[in-house]
Amino acid sequence: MSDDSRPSPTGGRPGSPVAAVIPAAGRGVRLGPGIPKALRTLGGTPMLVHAVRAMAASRAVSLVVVVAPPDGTAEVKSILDAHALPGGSPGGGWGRTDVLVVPGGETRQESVRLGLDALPPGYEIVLVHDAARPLVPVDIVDAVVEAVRDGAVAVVPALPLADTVKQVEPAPAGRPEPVVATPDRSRLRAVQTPQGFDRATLIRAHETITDDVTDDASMVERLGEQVVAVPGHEEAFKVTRPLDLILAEAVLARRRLNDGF
Ligand SMILES: Nc1ccn([C@@H]2O[C@H](COP(=O)(O)OP(=O)(O)OP(=O)(O)O)[C@@H](O)[C@H]2O)c(=O)n1
Ligand SMILES: C[C@](O)(CO)[C@H](O)COP(=O)(O)O
Repeated sequence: MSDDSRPSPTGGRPGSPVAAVIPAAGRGVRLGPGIPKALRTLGGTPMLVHAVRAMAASRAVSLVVVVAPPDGTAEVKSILDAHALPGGSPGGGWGRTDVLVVPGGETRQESVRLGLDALPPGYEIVLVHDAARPLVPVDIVDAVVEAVRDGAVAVVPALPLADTVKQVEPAPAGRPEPVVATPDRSRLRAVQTPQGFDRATLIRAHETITDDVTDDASMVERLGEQVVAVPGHEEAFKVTRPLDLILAEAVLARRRLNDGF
């Protein structure tokens, strides 16, 4: 073990190798009919490729495990090969980052678990990042890694809410829903990915929590472990509905204009 990877006296994980699991096996029902969401293009490039590039852009991330639609592993491999840098060039493929592809499951939770199962030993820190958040800036990836390296067992990037939030009672379809509470918005956050974890804690969470949850950090919360939030970024939004795709195209076009290509 090098000095850099030894646990710090404060319980941190400085220098630990980082792997990212990218669940990309969803259909994208809310986006509308078509090919699986992760394979839809943004600026002519599949969303998944943007997401892999976003993880590989971080100097910390040395392995990406892509969790593909169960019947689409071969297609995903060939898409990734087609977008990798030429193998012979310096930093070919994905630069310093290796990429593995495994088949996913019925739910996001199952897909993430299948990605975790494929992780080789030696990666103490694991990021879980939605393929559906293709435009996350690398600074957010690095901030999440840094917080885990500093000792947090689970880290989420999060943003304050712009809207007032109401809690409602369910009502029959087509009937107005009774409002029962207005939570204090200043203490609420909208949570993004990549979420970062101590690997052992994340695996324990996936082994322990079997009912449906919408993110990995909430599974860790259910273990009674402390999850912490760091600032997220507006451009890390999830492409969920058709309007999100229009917004993502606009953000990408602005980036390309600013970068001069
Ligand atoms: N069985 C599933 C379901 C979702 N995901 C992934 O989890 C991420 C977040 O999920 P979401 O945005 O809800 O994607 P979909 O499930 O594809 O969307 P929808 O609910 O609209 O079908 C996506 O990258 C998606 O590909 C996955 O890997 N396996
Ligand atoms: C993980 C997540 O992106 C954090 O905001 C979100 O919970 C995924 O939810 P979805 O309903 O699967 O899109």
